[in-house]
Amino acid sequence: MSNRICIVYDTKRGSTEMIVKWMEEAIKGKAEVKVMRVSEVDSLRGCNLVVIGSPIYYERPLKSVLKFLEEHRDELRDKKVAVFVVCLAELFGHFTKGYIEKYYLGPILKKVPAKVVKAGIMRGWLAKPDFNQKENIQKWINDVLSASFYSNGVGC
Ligand SMILES: Cc1cc2nc3c(=O)[nH]c(=O)nc-3n(C[C@H](O)[C@H](O)[C@H](O)COP(=O)(O)O)c2cc1C
Repeated sequence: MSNRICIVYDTKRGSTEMIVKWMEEAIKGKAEVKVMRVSEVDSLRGCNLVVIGSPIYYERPLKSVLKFLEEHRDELRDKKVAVFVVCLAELFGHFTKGYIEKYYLGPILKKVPAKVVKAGIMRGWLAKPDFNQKENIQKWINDVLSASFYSNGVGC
C-alpha cells in the first residue's frame, strides 16, 4: 500500500487550519495527503497514518476532537497515529512543557487506541499568523513521515 496520510483537525479561529496547510504543503510530492476537519470525516479508510490536531481553549483540547477519537476508535486501532496541540502556553518554553504534555496532550493521547508515532506542541497565535512557526511545523511533519515510513527500526 502506498503511503496515504490523513490530517484531521478542528479550529475556532483558523490558526490550526493554517498550521495544517503548512503540513500539507510539506508532505505533497512525498506521500498522498488528505486534510479534513473533524466534522468532515466519514471514514479513514485507505489512510495508513492519521495526524490529529487540536487547539487548546481553557486548558483543554476541543471536545470535537476528543469526540472524533471516540467515534473512530475502532478504525484508528490499526493505524499509525501522530497528534499535536496548538496553544500559547508553549511560549513559556520548557517551564510549561510538562504541564502541556499532561493537560493538553494527555486527554488526546488517552483516547488514541494505537501507538503514537509522535506528539507535537505547536505555538499558535491570537490575531496575526505567526509565519516564524512554519519551518518548525514542516520539520515536525517530516519527522513524523520519517518515523512512520522510512525508519529501519535501528534508530536511523
Ligand atoms: C478564549 C481563548 C482561550 C484560550 N485558552 C488557552 C489555554 O488555556 N492555554 C493555551 O496555551 N492557549 C490558550 N489559548 C490560545 C489558543 O490555543 C491559540 O490562540 C490557538 O492558536 C487557537 O487555535 P485556533 O486559531 O485554531 O482556534 C486561548 C485562546 C483564546 C482566544
